[in-house]
Amino acid sequence: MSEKLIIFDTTLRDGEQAPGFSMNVDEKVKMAIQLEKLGVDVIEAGFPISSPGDFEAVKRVAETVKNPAVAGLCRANRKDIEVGWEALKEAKRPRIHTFIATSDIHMKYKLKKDPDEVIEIARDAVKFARNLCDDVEFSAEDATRTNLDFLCKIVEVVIDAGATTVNIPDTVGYTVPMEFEKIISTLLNKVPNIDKAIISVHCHNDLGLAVANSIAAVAAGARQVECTINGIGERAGNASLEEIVMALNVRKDEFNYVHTDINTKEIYRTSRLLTSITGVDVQPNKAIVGKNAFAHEAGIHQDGVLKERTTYEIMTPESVGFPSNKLVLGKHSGRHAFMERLRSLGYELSREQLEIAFAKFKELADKKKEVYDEDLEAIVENQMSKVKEYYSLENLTIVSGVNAIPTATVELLKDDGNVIVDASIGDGPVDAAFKAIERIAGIQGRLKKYRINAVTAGKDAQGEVVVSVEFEDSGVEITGKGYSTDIVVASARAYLHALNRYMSRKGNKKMLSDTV
Ligand SMILES: CC(=O)SCCNC(=O)CCNC(=O)[C@H](O)C(C)(C)COP(=O)(O)OP(=O)(O)OC[C@H]1O[C@@H](n2cnc3c(N)ncnc32)[C@H](O)[C@@H]1OP(=O)(O)O
Ligand SMILES: CC(C)C(=O)C(=O)O
Repeated sequence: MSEKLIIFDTTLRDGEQAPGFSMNVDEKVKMAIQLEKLGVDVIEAGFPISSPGDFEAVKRVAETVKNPAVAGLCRANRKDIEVGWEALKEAKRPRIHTFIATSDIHMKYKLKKDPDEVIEIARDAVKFARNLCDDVEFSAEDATRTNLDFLCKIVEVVIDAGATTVNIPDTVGYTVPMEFEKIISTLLNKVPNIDKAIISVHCHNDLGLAVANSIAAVAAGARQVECTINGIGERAGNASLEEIVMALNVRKDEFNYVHTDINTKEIYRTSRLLTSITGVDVQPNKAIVGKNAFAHEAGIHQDGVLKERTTYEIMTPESVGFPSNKLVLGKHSGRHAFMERLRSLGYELSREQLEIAFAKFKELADKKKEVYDEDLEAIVENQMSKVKEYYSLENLTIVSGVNAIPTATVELLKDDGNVIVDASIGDGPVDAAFKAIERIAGIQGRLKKYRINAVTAGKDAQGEVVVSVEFEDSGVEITGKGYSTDIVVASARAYLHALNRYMSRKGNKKMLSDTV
């Protein structure tokens, strides 16, 4: 039969202990409301004695949420516990969480107490807490570096004193899955009153093993895991809630003996709320919630996903509330994904057009990290509105800067196959480029309008330049468009586009008058 695995979220306590992650009262309340929607069982809202703000935050969270238990952390002393209870007592389901370190290093150097004293402090704290509250959790800080017999002893004592949950923290992220599984099994097998409490684990990620260790503990019989959204927390962070929950979910075949009540569809929203509050984004490759968690750029993967999603996706983005999977077009993409994206943008290209557009796309992808839809539109539109290319841009070199005379050297390929080079100075690099083009073509133009847009986002955005030029005092303004990640190149292309259109028109007129 499947047993409930209690999800204890400590984003608002251990999570905010990391530099740059502290939250004010309103932010904690906002997060707590979302954590309730996510379906966590316990929200550890703070450490009430640590500051008046944290006291207030725990109190407000306690008064606000209805379903989850609300916990507050307290050292193993009466003052901390009294203050903690003051903050928690209005909660529908209050939990006092008290702790003391049990490893030799911590007892000797930090607490300066011998093991027997620590046992008595723990016993007294739990008894005192239990007189105030029915739900008391005890944590043996640095449990994974604690002598195992001593750990068994203190666990027995605190359960006897009334602890309803006993937490076994891997405080410094030191343990490994096989060892942690043994620690939990030993406690379950050796502590005589262990059936009177729930065994919990709280893993840190110093060796990147927090999630693996938590899951190993679940396999051994732990029935509460402490974790945080996005894995935030002290140093390298805590075990990430979304990773634990989705590992158990995706691998139900392996974990059919436990279930959680997490509404996985709220995971992404919760993660985003946290990053918007703290201002700290998750890394793009973060499992489950990172920007790339459901993105595919490699052509072979994209082809696979287009044919059958499960070839490269073990869960759907929708299952965690992620907007959708994404075939990111970049230099590793292939024709299948390229064609599919063009189709979704409403373009149906012939095979020949597709090959040309694909070549242009690869050229652009070599320069840009990601090719956006607007880039594709630019490529296709450029190609579709094709006019005869009397001149095309082969090379453009610009000299400009402070105290430099803007100079452009332009190399144009003529439709007869000749390459012509000329240079010009100008008021700026764009003007110099236009003048050099005019010198080569032998056609004067007057720039009437010039507009530049970033058609895509980011520092590597493609620029779209639109020009309107009157050539040879014809009284007609001809527009031209050019695209490039370099705005001077985009400008030169736009100017050439307008020039070619003008020459096409002139040629057509000539042909017409010749035939009349
Ligand atoms: C593994 C963890 O994540 S534990 C939680 C860690 N989180 C925090 O520390 C954040 C909140 N902390 C704070 O705001 C402050 O540290 C306070 C308010 C709790 C205490 O501040 P101060 O009284 O100035 O003490 P300070 O933090 O400098 O030192 C801690 C004291 O608590 C003692 N102590 C540490 N843990 C415990 C414990 N679990 N039970 C009892 N005493 C403890 C230390 O031995 C030290 O005592 P000493 O002053 O007799 O040497
Ligand atoms: C107080 C306990 C649970 C803790 O945060 C730790 O040991 O890391």
